[in-house]
Amino acid sequence: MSAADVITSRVAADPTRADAVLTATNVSIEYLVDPPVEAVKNVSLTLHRGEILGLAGESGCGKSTLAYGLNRLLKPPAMMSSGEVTFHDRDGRDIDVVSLNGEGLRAFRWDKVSMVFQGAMNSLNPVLSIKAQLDDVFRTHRPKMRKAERVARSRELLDLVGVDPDRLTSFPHELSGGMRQRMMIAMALALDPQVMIMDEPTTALDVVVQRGIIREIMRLRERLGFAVIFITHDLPLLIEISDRIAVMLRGEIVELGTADEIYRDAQHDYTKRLLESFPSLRGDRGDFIRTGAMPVASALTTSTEAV
Ligand SMILES: Nc1ncnc2c1ncn2[C@@H]1O[C@H](COP(=O)(O)OP(=O)(O)OP(=O)(O)O)[C@@H](O)[C@H]1O
Repeated sequence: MSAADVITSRVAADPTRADAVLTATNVSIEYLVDPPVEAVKNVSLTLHRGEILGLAGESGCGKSTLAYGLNRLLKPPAMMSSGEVTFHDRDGRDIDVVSLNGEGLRAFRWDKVSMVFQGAMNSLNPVLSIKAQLDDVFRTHRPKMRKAERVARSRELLDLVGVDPDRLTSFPHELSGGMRQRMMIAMALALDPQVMIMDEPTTALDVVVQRGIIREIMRLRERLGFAVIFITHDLPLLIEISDRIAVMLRGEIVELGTADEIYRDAQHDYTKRLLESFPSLRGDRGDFIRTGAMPVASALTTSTEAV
C-alpha cells in the first residue's frame, strides 16, 4: 500500500465525513443470574461506513457482550434490557436490529453484519470440506446462485484472504490454525457484509501469523469498504490499526476518540493506565500495518503461502 493510499483511506474513514452504518443508543445488557450482572451500561456509539472502530478494555469489561448485542447473538441468561441498535443499509433503509426476528434476523446476520470471534477457527465443521461449508453459506443465503457461481465465488474468497484457492477441497484438520482463521474470515466475507465484528480474531495465534492476518484484514477493508468493530485487549495493536478507539471500563464506554487522540492525549485516567501498562507503546503508530513497513519476521509470512 502506498503512502497515498494510506492518506485516502484515512480521509474515507474520517468519522466527520463518513455516513453511519450502525448506531447503538443507550444499550444496556444484563446477565439474569443471581445476583444479576450489568455487563453493558448505557452504551451509545456510532460506527461509520468503512471505519475501523477499536474496542479496548480489560477482560470482563463487557466488550464481547456488547458485540454480541449489536449483532443480536445474545443467548439467555444475557438480555438487552434497554437501548436501540439501528443498521443503516447501503440502500438507504434503516433496520431496527432489536426488533428483528425469524427470517429477518437470519437474513441480517452474515449478510449485513458478520462476526469473526476468538477461536472461530475451531468452529469449522471437522467432517465437511471448506468447499462444502462455504457452499452451505451460499445455498442458505443466496439460493439463486448456481453451482458454478458458488464454486467461483468460494475460490475468489480464498484468494482474497491469502489462501491458495486449491485449498478449497481441504478439510479443517489439513489446515494450520492461521489458515483456518483465514477461512473463517472468508466465510464472514462471503455475503459482502457492510460491517464485520471481530472479537479477538487472532488471539489464539502466534504473533507472526497474527500480524499477517491483521494486515490481510486491513487490505480487505481498503478493497471492499466494510466497517470493522475490532475487539481486543491489545491496545498497541488497536492504536496501530483503528480510526477511532472506544475504551470500556466495567460495562461503560469511558473514552472515545481517534487513535491519535487516545495515543497522544488520553483524557480518562483508566485509558492512561491502560496505555502505561504497555511499555512497548513507542514510535509512530501505523508504521507497520498501515504503511506496510514490515519487520523481517513478518515479511517472511507474505512471501510464501499464508500460514
Ligand atoms: N453467561 C454469563 N453469565 C453471567 N455473567 C456473565 C456471563 N458471561 C459474561 N458474564 C459477565 O459479564 C461481564 C462482561 O463479560 P464479557 O465477556 O462481555 O467481557 P469481555 O470484556 O469481552 O472479556 P474478555 O476480554 O475476557 O472476553 C463479566 O463480568 C462477565 O463475568
